[in-house]
Amino acid sequence: MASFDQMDLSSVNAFPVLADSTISQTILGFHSSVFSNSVSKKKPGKFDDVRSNGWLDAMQSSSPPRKKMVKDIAIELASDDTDVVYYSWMLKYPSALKSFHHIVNRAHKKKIVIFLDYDGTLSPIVDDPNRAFMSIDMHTAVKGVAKYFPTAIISGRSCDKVYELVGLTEISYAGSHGMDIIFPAKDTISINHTNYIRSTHKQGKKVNLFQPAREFIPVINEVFRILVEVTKDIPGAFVENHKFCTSVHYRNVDEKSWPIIAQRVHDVLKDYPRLILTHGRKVLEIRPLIDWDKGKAVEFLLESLGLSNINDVLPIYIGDDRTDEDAFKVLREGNRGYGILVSSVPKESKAFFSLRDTFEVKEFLKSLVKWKEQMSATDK
Ligand SMILES: O=P(O)(O)OC[C@H]1O[C@H](O[C@H]2O[C@H](CO)[C@@H](O)[C@H](O)[C@H]2O)[C@H](O)[C@@H](O)[C@@H]1O
Repeated sequence: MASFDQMDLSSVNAFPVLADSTISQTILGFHSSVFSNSVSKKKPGKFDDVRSNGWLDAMQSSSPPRKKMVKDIAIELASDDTDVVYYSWMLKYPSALKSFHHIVNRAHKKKIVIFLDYDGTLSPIVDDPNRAFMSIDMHTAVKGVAKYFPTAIISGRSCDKVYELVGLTEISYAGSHGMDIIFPAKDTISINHTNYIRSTHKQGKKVNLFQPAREFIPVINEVFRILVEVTKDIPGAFVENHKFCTSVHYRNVDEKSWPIIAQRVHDVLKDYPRLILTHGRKVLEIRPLIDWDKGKAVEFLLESLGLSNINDVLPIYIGDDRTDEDAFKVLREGNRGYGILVSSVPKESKAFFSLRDTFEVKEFLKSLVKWKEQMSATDK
């Protein structure tokens, strides 16, 4: 990996098309700096754009169905079938819990570094994004891990929001899909770039900030305001501003209105060619068209924390979403470490291992803490 001095940070501002991303993305029209009149509230039935560009298909497949309650024999059989498919899938993506010894054996004499996605990984997916809290047990597990291993949370949410939800000062955070990085200050770091700032955190601690999409803050604010306006009459629609990206949630929108919300977002974004749309779990994510993602954030953090030597370091990244695939890819392709996909349904992934849900994530983190404590005790 290149050092910071060697890293081509200028490319960050050159607006290249995101290369080889596994994320479904759409590059959109031309900018109009004013609150655009072209954002018409189209009548239902006129949704050709979002049908032909695949947005609707992506929306329909954007989140696994919640597990059915087993109420009668017919459903029980269906559920057994689902399990057979899941267990077959696990031959390719073995359980990280069952493979725990394999994982820690690979970490022999190496420093484990932990990267954690937030929604769907540390907190279960819930209807209200403002109520996606970690359980007390999960909080204890993350705190435990952070005590022994360098740890970072990498999320689509804003850094401030993730910090508010996690509340640990000893770890690093990368919000807005890696475009808002905050990590503990170290005197040894020398990054000479306008997007790098040394700052003082709310808690009074010195920190480093790296924000490769800083110049997009005004345009994200503008688009956020427009999206709030054009979706306000759609019951259940909810728009979030993450500072460097913005999200339009449709989890609580009647499925009949999905074409309406998709078309409205599409019409807004036609005017912003420097923004792209990606699909998350029942959410449309609008972000800057820059060559930066969660994978780049992982590389950046490893470098900046002095943990980029693959002979000494084993990074482990746990995540559930399409955006986490960029990080899995970085770890797999560099043969650097392990991606662990959190999923209760079979999915193609660049991860090596799987965990079924947030409960298993917590068990895995607790196992790491226990293993480290046992190792430290035997070393004495
Ligand atoms: O990268 P992540 O930490 O996984 O963040 C991705 C998005 O997570 C949040 O939305 C998702 O979780 C919500 C709460 O469970 C759920 O209601 C929503 O449907 C999911 O898409 C967050 O609100 C988004 O802004 C993030 O981009």
